[in-house]
Amino acid sequence: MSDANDAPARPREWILEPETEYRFELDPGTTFAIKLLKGRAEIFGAELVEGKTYLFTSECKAALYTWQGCVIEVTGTASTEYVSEETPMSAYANVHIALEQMRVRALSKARGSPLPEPEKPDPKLSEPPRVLILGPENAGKTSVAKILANYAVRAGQGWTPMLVNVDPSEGGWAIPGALSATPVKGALPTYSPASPLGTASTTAPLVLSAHGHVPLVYWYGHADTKRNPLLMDRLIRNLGENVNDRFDLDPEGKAAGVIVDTPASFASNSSPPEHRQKLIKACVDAFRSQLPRILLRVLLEGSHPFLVKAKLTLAYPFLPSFLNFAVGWLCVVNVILVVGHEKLNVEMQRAYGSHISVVKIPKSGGVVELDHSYRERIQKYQLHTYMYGCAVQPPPGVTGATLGGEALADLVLSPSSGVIGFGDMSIYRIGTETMAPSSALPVGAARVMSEMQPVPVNPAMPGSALLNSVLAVLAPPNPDENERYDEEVLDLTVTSFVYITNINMREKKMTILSPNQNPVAGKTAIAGSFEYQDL
Ligand SMILES: Nc1ncnc2c1ncn2[C@@H]1O[C@H](COP(=O)(O)OP(=O)(O)OP(=O)(O)O)[C@@H](O)[C@H]1O
Repeated sequence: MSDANDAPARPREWILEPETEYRFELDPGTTFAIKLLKGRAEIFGAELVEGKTYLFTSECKAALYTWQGCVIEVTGTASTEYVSEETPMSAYANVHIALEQMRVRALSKARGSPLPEPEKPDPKLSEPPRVLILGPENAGKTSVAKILANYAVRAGQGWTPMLVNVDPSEGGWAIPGALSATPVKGALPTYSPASPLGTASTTAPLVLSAHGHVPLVYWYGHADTKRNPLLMDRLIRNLGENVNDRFDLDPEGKAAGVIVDTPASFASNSSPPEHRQKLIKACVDAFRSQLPRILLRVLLEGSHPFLVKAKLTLAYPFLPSFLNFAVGWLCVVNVILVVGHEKLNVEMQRAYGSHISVVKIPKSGGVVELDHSYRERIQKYQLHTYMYGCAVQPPPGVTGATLGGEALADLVLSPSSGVIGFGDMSIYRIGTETMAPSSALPVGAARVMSEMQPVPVNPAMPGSALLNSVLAVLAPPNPDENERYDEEVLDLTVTSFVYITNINMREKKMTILSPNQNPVAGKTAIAGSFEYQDL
């Protein structure tokens, strides 16, 4: 990608007063450069280094904020650029300070040290912060999540907050359709909406793995949470399960807490209220200790795959006292941040206010209204970036620039293309493609196929719709046959994604584009509704 005009672009200087921000939006195909000449500045909480040039691409929209004032130099063409003196950054910083106090207390408690203040604090404030961010479309939820994670990392206490992204339209560190979580060890840069939460470890030179995140990924496979809410619910709980397992081994990571970024459908009036409430509840429940959760599901639903795994014995006689105990554990998310939505704030106060701190925070006036076609383009960039990385030409005349702090060459990837037989990989879809939600069925009608049923897909069958499909390749199932269960593929994490770029019906073979040369033969994969075609 390069700017149409190859003559060196003239750099422009902006002098920013304290507590102001420079906002910019890029058109398709343009690259933009910002250099901090003097002072201190940050982009969604990630500090810029003075004298270093940062590039932005793929229709990036962002803001550079300064607490003390600064001078920046920008090169390239932005479709919109202006400075705003009205920002909600002080409110966000106050939230960060409150979360920081919770972290410090939680760590003191975990280490058995005296709590920082002499008076007995509210026990809720000695818990690690487990923050759920809710808000309607284009409220700035992801930006708030990034700011809070970046501030925690910058606090200098060695925190590694767990950032969880359950917005399948955004894709987090993977591709759209994925739900992911990662402990944030370094600043999350902003440079392209194709990598909204910074760079994940890739197949590029090893040097990158020092900065890239290694996320835990589950595959939902669709952009819309309403498409299969049961699956969403289960994957959110699986993520929570894994995060809690990790916390059991890492008390300091646990003290740093969890920040969960949610999709707009959790808050939008266009979603049925029961859909929203169920998924919010799944998030609220998910991030807590594992044993009470398993027991609770066993007792309330009568079955759970982990029952098979753990071979738990039911303790029905103890139900009443257990439920009391479980209610205590249900308060697992302990802070709900509602971004700029009065009605949702009231709704959350009513539902959770008695045991969770529900806080309304202002929406930034800078948040851009992203329309449907923009989101579709970003998803395409993301699918392309996953395989090929991010090849960017700096604006003419700009040298020595970095992309989110990485050298440009380190973000260019070389996928591998290989041919496998139809039977070499077990491919599934979850439920059926054309399935309407259960709530849309006539009263009394039962669904023949469960929304959670893994359905094998045979590439040889006409109408398999696998050409150009994006597949999530899963971690191996349990090697012990006795521990297996029907829906096990739903609970397996994703190891990589591959795209089917060609199907040869005559030879019963398909061409697979893969980020590395690891063989996919013998693996299990799930298809969703995303397709990839070269840009
Ligand atoms: N202060 C700001 N100035 C300029 N752009 C901003 C600002 N805050 C956020 N943005 C941009 O606005 C867009 C939407 O913001 P963001 O993704 O944080 O919102 P969201 O509520 O998470 O969106 P979604 O509707 O996908 O849930 C993004 O491109 C983001 O980079």
